[in-house]
Formats: sequence, C-alpha cells, structure tokens
Amino acid sequence: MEREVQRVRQAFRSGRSRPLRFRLQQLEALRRMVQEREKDILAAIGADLCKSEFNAYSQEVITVLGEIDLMLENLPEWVTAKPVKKNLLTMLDEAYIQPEPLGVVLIIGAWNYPFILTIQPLVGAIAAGNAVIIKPSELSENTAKILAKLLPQYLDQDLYVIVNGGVEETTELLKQRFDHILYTGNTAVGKIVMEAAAKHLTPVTLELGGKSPCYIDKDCDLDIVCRRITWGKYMNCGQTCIAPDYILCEASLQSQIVEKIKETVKEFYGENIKESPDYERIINLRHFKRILGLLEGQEIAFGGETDEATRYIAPTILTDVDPETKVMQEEIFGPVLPIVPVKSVDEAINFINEREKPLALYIFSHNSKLIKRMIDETSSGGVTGNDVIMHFVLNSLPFGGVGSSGMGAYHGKHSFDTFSHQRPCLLKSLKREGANKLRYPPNSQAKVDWGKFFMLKQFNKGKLGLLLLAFLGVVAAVLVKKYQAVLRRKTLLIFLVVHRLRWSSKQ
Ligand SMILES: NC(=O)c1ccc[n+]([C@@H]2O[C@H](COP(=O)([O-])OP(=O)(O)OC[C@H]3O[C@@H](n4cnc5c(N)ncnc54)[C@H](O)[C@@H]3O)[C@@H](O)[C@H]2O)c1
Ligand SMILES: CCCCCCCCCCCCCCCC=O
Repeated sequence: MEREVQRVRQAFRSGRSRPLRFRLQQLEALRRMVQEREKDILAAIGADLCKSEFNAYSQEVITVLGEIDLMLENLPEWVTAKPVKKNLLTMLDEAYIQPEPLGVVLIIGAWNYPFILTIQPLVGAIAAGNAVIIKPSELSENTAKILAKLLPQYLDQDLYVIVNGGVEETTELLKQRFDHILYTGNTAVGKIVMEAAAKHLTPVTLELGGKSPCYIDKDCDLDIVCRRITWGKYMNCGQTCIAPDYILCEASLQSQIVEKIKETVKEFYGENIKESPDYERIINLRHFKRILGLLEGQEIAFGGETDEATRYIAPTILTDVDPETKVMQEEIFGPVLPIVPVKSVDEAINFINEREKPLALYIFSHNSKLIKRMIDETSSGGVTGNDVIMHFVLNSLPFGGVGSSGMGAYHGKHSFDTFSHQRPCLLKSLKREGANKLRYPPNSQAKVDWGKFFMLKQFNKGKLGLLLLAFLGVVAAVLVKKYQAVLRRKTLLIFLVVHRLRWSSKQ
C-alpha cells in the first residue's frame, strides 16, 4: 500500500495534474467513461442493490453527469486567482488568493449509492488538481469491480488509482499520509478515519449518517406530503443517508398518514411490491437481520412482510413509537418508518435538539414562518422544506453533516473548495524601501501613529475620497510627466501626508 501511495504522490509531484487543460481533459474523459460504459455501470449498481436501470441512472448517474458539466463550465473561472481588497500599506502591491491543489486525496466510498458516492467526490478532487486514491465499499462489490476496470481505461493511471478491499486494506491505507481524506459511511468508522488522519494532521471531510427527522404540521396537504415522504423513505429500500428516518406529528394525524402512505405505496410499487422493478433489496444478511431486530416489540401499522432469501423488507410504518425503543436509538437505514407523536411544534423542536445533530431535517407545512422557525431553532446538516432528499441534488448547496452527522461538505463549487487550499499571495516590489522603515526598529510613538494610519484606516472610496483621488491623480500625472520618477514618489508622499492629516484630525 505504501508503494501505491508513493507512486500516486510521485505522479502528483510531476505537476501534471495542475494545468487547467489537463483537469478539463480528465473530466471530459470521465464523462466519456460514464456515457460509453453506461450499461456496464448500471448493471453493476443493479447487481449490488437489485436496482432497475432507470433507478440507477436517475439516482446516481444524472447527478454525476451534471457535476462534471458544472465543473467543465466553471473551472476556468474557479482556478483563476482572485484579487483581494488592499489597505494603504499594500496599495501598490499585488494581493490575491490563488486556489491550489492539496496533493494526494483519499476517497472512501459507501455501498448504498456506490457510484455517486465515489465518483462525485472524485470529480471535485480532479477539478481542484489533486491526485486521488479511491476506495469503494467492498459491500457493493460489483460497482467496486467495474470502477477498478473502467477508471484506468479513461483516466491517468498514475494520478487516479483505485484500491479495492475491505477493512484490512482500508486500515492499511489509512496508515499512509494523505493531504485530505473524504470518507462516507457510518459514524463509528468515521471516528477511526479521523483518528488515523490526525496522526498525519490530515484534514478530513466526514460524510456520516444519523436519524433525520421529518416534522409534519397540521397545516399542510397530507396527500402531497405523504407522496413525497413515500418516495424519499422507500427509495433504495430506505438505504439512503438522508432518508426521512422518522416522523414527528400530532397523534391525530397518524392514522391519516398511514392510510395515505399505504395508498401511495400501492400507486408506486403496485399490488405486489416484490415484483416491482422500482423496489430494491437490503444489501446483505447482516443489515437485513439488523433491521428486523428494530421491529421487535413495535406496533406495525402497515407492511412488516419480509423474505430472508431475497433480503426483502416491505415498506413498513410503525405508529405510537416510544422514543426509548431500539428503532429510535439508531439510524434505521431500511424501509421502516416510525411515527412518534408530539403535542406541538415546540415539543418537536425539543425532541430534535435533545438528540445528536441529524444529517437532514424535513419540515412540512403551509406555514412558511413555522418552517423558518424550526430552521432557526434546530441544527442539521441540511434542510428541505416541504419535500425530502432534494437538497442533495442542487449542487449549488454544500452537502454535508454537522456534529455527529459529519464535518465539511462537497458538491459543485463546494467540492472544488474542499479539495483546494486557498493560498493567500502578497507580491511586493523590492523598491519603496523608505516606507518599510516604519516597521523596522527602533520603534517610536511617531511610527506607531503612522502604523495606525496605514493599517487601520480603511481606504474609503466614497464620493469625497474619489474626488480627492481624481484631483490628486491629475496633479500627479502632470507632475510625473514633467519630473518623472523623482516626483512620482513625492506625489505619493504628499497624497499620504494629506490623507494622514485628515485622518489624524478625525481621531
Ligand atoms: N453523509 C453521506 O453522504 C452518507 C452517504 C451514504 C451513507 N452514509 C452513512 O453511512 C452509513 C452506511 O454506510 P456503511 O458505514 O454501512 O458503509 P460501508 O460498510 O460501505 O463503509 C464505508 C466505508 O468504510 C470502510 N470501512 C468499513 N469498516 C472500516 C474500518 N473498520 N476501518 C476502516 N474503514 C472501514 C469500508 O470499506 C467502506 O469503504 C449510514 O450511517 C449512512 O447514513 C452517509
Ligand atoms: C428522473 C427524475 C430524476 C429525479 C432525480 C432524483 C434524484 C435522487 C437522488 C438521490 C440520491 C441520494 C443520494 C444520497 C446519498 C446518501 O445516501
């Protein structure tokens, strides 16, 4: 593993990942890979999660293609140095922020959306000019295999390397030094990743999970609310990091919610859900048994049918759920939807705030003030009001968690920033040494006063300031033309003295 990482680091040191043209060319190659090998990619995702081609394409591929297009369109602007405001002390210097690649990035992906959760971070890391090691999840083995086959056919083979394997390989990888790690997966492993990264002072982006609450206000259109929740909860058989984990609502709404979700499930997946090409399966037996364990002792209001051989769990709703029971203690990550009755929005807010900060929060109401109030009085990685999941898809929004649901964020420009160092650059001339005497010893009250003037005075471009500047500019131009270099310095001095006198008189 050490040699593999060394090889990637050497490729990064060659500098070839940095030029804009190279980055664009690699991103275009990645887009070509997705387009030309679409069938293989969809088949692999399908084999891992029992997912239809349509679902694999709309849930994983569209967003990746959109992300690549966004980068191709905006990268020329994003890589450009951005000039910054200057003060009097630096007004003749060049000051700007130059984004630079971090170096070698490690991306550790999860199995539940095995394509998008590795490729979308990869797009950002390439765009920012890094070399990358990608470690897909071993649980989604078909997608891991197809990525290992395809990526080297399209991308630079030394800069972008895929390492497949399980805990042992990942543990070995994590011993190596990286310049950034983006990990997606559960919170317990997130801590392992962060501990390993700390040994090298490597910054991390942790895309973790949690229990994302969904509050339904009395004042809403329950038909529409239940359609949207049914879509987001049972998509990918509930194995979505930002799926609504549980519902908070007044007790009186429960039976209507159950009825409406039941109707929608029938509309979406038909009479025989097992036959529906749109309904996925649980990834493995361990997770299947874990989810069944969460149902123990619960009142099942809808669903509950299971089939171990195919790892099928029907869309399920639990009502009157006691917050102390197991299903409310851990992230469900399966098609089970508990409803916890609350008496008011205040109780819902307290309920959310007494628990770990979730990855997502969903609020349904006609009352936009109530939605804003819940946003103001709670914390979560992200929020969608009157819908679920969709904040993930808008790549102008940063995607990430807060507290135990993660740290850092990516998507779109936020990915570019995550994988870049914003390097501050101040370029001075070796001339004008006179002005520097101010900061050289010996110090004095006069120097401190001048220092205050130069450092604290904001260069106000108000009307008066501009007029004065224009006037001085004309005077300076005339004088400079006449006496060239000597007077150029004197004019600047006069300008500064006038300014300083005005400033001092205001103090
Ligand atoms: N925030 C997000 O974007 C996001 C997306 C998907 C999933 N998730 C969260 O991830 C969780 C489900 O994923 P998972 O954790 O089951 O995925 P997983 O089992 O695929 O693990 C994720 C990655 O961690 C690696 N890994 C596992 N154990 C490890 C160990 N002991 N040491 C080092 N590396 C190890 C795996 O090889 C894999 O690449 C849920 O909590 C879900 O909410 C979050
Ligand atoms: C055909 C219409 C397109 C609809 C787009 C809907 C996209 C849903 C994307 C869901 C991706 C969720 C990824 C969540 C990652 C965490 O698990």
